Amino acid sequence: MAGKYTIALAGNPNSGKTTLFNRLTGSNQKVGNWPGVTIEKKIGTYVKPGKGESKEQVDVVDLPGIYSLTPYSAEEIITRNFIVEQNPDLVINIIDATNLERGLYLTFQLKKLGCPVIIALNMMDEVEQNGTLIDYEKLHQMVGFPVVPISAIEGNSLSAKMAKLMGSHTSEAAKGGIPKLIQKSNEILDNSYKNLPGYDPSKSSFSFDKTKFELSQLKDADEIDFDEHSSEVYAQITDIVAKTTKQGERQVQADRSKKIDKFLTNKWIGIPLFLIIMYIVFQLSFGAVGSLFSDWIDVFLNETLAGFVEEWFTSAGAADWMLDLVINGIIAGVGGVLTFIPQIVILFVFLTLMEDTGYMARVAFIMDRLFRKIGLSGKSFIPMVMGFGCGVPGVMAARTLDNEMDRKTTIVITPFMSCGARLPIYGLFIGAFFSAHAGWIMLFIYVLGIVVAVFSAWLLKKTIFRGPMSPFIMELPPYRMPDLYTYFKHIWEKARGFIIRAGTIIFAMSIVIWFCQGYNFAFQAVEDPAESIFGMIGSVIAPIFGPLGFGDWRAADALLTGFVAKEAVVSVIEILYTPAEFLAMFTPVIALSFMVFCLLYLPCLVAFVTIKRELNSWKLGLFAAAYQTVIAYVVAFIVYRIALVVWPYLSVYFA
Ligand SMILES: Nc1nc2c(ncn2[C@@H]2O[C@H](COP(=O)(O)OP(=O)(O)OP(=O)(O)O)[C@@H](O)[C@H]2O)c(=O)[nH]1
Ligand SMILES: [Mg+2]
Repeated sequence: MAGKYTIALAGNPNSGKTTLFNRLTGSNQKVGNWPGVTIEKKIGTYVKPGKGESKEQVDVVDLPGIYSLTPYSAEEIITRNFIVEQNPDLVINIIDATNLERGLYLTFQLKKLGCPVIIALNMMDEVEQNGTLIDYEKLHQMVGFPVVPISAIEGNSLSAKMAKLMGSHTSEAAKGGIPKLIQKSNEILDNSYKNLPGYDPSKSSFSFDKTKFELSQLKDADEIDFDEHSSEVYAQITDIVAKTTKQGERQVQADRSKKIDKFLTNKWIGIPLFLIIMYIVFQLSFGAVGSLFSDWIDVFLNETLAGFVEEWFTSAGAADWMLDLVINGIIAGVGGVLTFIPQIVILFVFLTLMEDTGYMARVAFIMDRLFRKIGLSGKSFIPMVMGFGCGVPGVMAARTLDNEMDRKTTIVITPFMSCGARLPIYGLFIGAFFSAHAGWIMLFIYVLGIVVAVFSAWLLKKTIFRGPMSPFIMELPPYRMPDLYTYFKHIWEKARGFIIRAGTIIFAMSIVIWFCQGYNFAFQAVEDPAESIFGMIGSVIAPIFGPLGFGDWRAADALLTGFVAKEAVVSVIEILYTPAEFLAMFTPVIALSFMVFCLLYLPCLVAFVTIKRELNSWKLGLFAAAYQTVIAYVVAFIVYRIALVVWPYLSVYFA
């Protein structure tokens, strides 16, 4: 590690560790309003403000949430091992102050372990709204660790407050200057308490030396029975909470959440409301608004930029093939993908909002009723929701499931959730065939993904991943306004990631695609693209897709290339088809069948590697890929056949 000291953030799930981590280190790790968002340790660098010598680098480590040091699931073990094996110089124990009682159990275990701890009492803004008073001084004395009230979403003042504390503790501790450390902590804590409601100046000066706070050596974790005497610890905690907090009259977040949940998680209207919300979101992102911006980008790339390049190349006397490569290869391939930035950004503006407010956790809760019927826990829905962004973190999020069979099942079904990289494919076909009804088609695609996932879960749990059912223990967080800083940063990162992919992997692939459709295996330019490398390969595979309506060599190549990156499907289509050929090949019905196949067939290379790794078996990894592809084929076939019959009636409406 690069920094001088290492500080670990540890605490219960959903207590705000990652929010604090992002603020301190300027990182952009995923934050969400449900337990179990972080599943891997993340290291960031925090530079303690100051001049010259006093400017120090500190490594801050964000860890998955835990309730105790006797962990169950894979990601909890990461946290435990980091704390007991890596001996961080300081552990910042983040506690959700609205739920002090639950948070303190871990604190007592950290104390048992003997590591240096500062308690960051987070969510103080909510505590204040409720009118709850906490006696920090007493809490500090009863627990034995310094207590710093914070709001991780607070911004700059927060960073300064934490900086002082972290800085003083780590550097002083390293110098062995315990007395100085104590004095300094006192000053800082006094100052930070002064501004809080309920602060009593007559009691202001407390000192660390009275408590037993000291930076003792870590004990050997293997020799500690952490849960020994746990009922006494619980009694002690209850006592501490009773003596240090005075519950406010109001329960703002809880009451508000209860009111909202009367509707949103209602047994009858919960699912219909979810569908309506999704429809509106899709209509907004893929309907008129998104396509307006898309058209601008399209005109800019394919007319302004392409025109400029053509003029420039011609006047510079560039070879024909170069002009062709740039315009029909790179601009068509990369541009075809970039055009859909607006749709993707708008969609993620809403999806992230749904995650951050706590609504997605509710959807998991609603889904639990359904999932339980098929023997899977609603907890599986959280990785699936993450799969809407990208299958890779989605598949990894399955680690939060401690039931092995549930975890494996979830890994195999998560790629059925439509990921961000597939969006350009839908954008392309919706733009061409369904522009007035984007919302319906997108809803159909997404819901179909969920339905296939649920069906697959049922099938897998009945057959190869048979196992006992585990209860759903996810706690519903209160509804929260998203932290705007993290929110916008997240959206920006999504857009940036998409542009970077277009500029790197899709750029490279566009050149390869252009080559494969213009040259044969002897590397000679061909007149007829059907004789090109792609023509040869594509026409061998194409007949397989005949029954699905798109038995065309170009479509086959698009699907093949999509294994490297899903956006490349769009690049291939843009490069290989002229607009006239495209319209001659695809009809709305075939387009639908093609979209369904793209939704379900084997995910991209990175996702495949992740699935294989998480399943820890080549056999299961390959099984998953084969299963996904077979399912894609069967479902696309069914959709195609039904659509052929139904479309004549629907087309009146969709025209
Ligand atoms: N009101 C309020 N909300 C906060 C505060 N800190 C964090 N949050 C919100 O609490 C939720 C959880 O935050 P995270 O940072 O993801 O929590 P975490 O501890 O990393 O959670 P896991 O990774 O699941 O263990 C998010 O919706 C945050 O916006 C705070 O001080 N006040
Ligand atoms: Mg986190």
